[in-house]
Amino acid sequence: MKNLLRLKKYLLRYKRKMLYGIVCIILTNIFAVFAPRFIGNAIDVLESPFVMSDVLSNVGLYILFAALGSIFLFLVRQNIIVASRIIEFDLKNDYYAHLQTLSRNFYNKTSTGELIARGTNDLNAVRDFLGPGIMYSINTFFRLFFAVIAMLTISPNLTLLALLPAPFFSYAVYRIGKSIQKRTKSIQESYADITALLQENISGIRVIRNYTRESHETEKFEKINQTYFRKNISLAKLQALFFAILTALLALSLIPVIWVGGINVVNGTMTIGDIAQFVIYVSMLSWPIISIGWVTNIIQKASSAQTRLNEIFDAKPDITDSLAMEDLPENVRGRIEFRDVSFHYPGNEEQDVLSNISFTIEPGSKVAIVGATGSGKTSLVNLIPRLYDPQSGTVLFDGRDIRTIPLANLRQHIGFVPQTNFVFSDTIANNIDYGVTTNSDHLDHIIEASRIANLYDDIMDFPDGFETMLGEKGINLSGGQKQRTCIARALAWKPELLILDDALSAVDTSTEAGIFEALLEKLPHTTLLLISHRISTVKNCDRIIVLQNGGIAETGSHEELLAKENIYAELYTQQLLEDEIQSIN
Ligand SMILES: Nc1ncnc2c1ncn2[C@@H]1O[C@H](COP(=O)(O)OP(=O)(O)OP(=O)(O)O)[C@@H](O)[C@H]1O
Repeated sequence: MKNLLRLKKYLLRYKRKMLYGIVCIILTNIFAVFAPRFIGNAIDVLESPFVMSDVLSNVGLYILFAALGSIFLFLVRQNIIVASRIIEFDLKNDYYAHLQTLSRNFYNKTSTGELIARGTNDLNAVRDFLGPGIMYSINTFFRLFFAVIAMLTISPNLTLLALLPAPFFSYAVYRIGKSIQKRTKSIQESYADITALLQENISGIRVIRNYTRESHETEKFEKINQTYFRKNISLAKLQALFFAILTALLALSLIPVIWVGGINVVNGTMTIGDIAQFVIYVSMLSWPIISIGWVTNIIQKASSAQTRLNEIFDAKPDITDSLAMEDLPENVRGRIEFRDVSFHYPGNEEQDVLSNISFTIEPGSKVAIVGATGSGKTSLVNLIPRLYDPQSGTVLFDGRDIRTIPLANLRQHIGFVPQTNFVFSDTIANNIDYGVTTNSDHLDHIIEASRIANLYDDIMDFPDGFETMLGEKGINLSGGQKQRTCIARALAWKPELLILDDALSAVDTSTEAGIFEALLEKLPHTTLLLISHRISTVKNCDRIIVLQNGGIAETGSHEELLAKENIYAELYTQQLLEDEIQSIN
């Protein structure tokens, strides 16, 4: 329960709406509980001497009170349910904004499905507590309070008799509610399985087709869909039973009231109007009594949902701005220096991915990093925009320890194209323009970027040019076009340092060479850090750093490294051989 205290700040933010809602709950209950009195009176005045105007005035008053009760009930929902929706809106925004602050390591440990479930199912459970949960709890209290007073004024004995089964009702609803909840949870899990399978299969449709696994995947889907269906049917059966039992129990609970009440009427201690009123009160109390059990379930569900949400909200970004931060000066140059940097991934202390790395890259120079797969190339470049921080040593940008530069300011000067490219389901123009915040030379900007990335002609061939909509994950682009879109995006950012992590692997050698030439010609002052497995590209760089097992094995220009006749020279000979074999074939 104390997990729910985290919601205090949201409730306080909308306290006025909540308080209006509570006042309206009190008023709706006063009118609703008073209204049956006029029904009782109307029945009692039917006895002789019968006066029509008395009946009509009581009926009129009943209609008035019932109408006022309904108006305030409307206002209750307008305030409390609306406030709960506004809080849900705030919570969702806060959740999303918080996720944006969390570091790479958090996403390594937490699955996407889990984060989506927190932001949907768990947030809905919390919203159920804030809206119906709070509303029905307060309503039950006041409904019981006013109705029991009204019943006591008619007959204390009959009141006791009428309320006797109430705890049993609440408990029954609580127990059955628990079973319903269990089945609902299981349905949600099945639903998550369906969503996950659908998402994966639609994303991987090309692989499925290539391996002709369509019928296998359809069978797999049918199986989990069958489970989902069975669980839904089982829930529907339980709910049907639940409502049938409740209605029967409520009807049964009226029997002793009418029985004993009837005897009282015969004895002359009660009127028929009193009995009518009583029957209305008992029916009126049925839902609030039932809702005690229902609300208890809502609160329990919200409490565990909030615990899971709190875990996410409490997760702190590993990489943050510290207090002693200062923006880079105006004329950023893009100089990089690694001073004795060692790094291992969080939670993997025994295995140093990078050890004692030191090098300098002067502004405007074009440097390549090569090395066998798993040698630490990506890990090394990830340290520059601070996707991770090294455990020892220092990374400097323009001579400043990057930990003293505000994150946003540092990243603003780095164009980073990661190994796994990503494009949004948006127009190609918006994809290229993604990071650009000023609109002054909007179009020139993206045209220039797409030209350097050797993408312009491809875009012009699309029917809608720059306005061509890209499908999910750029499904309507070729692998090379997708990579070049990501490069164009980084270029449109006009960075002083451009990092390309194997970002040209899907384009042919001559396109790659064309892009490289354009980079040299158009961006002479931009520092380029290029990871590539292709010697044909890296050989044109000013300097090549060869990584081996997380350490720098050798460094120098293409010619210098060939002369060393070591790892790079071997790699070069191997690729020459491969090219020769390919040309023979
Ligand atoms: N998030 C991670 N958590 C733990 N270990 C990781 C993580 N990412 C990479 N590694 C490990 O770090 C080592 C270096 O990986 P890295 O991706 O830097 O290599 P790479 O040289 O870029 O390889 P490739 O050429 O295949 O892209 C590998 O042993 C890899 O298994």
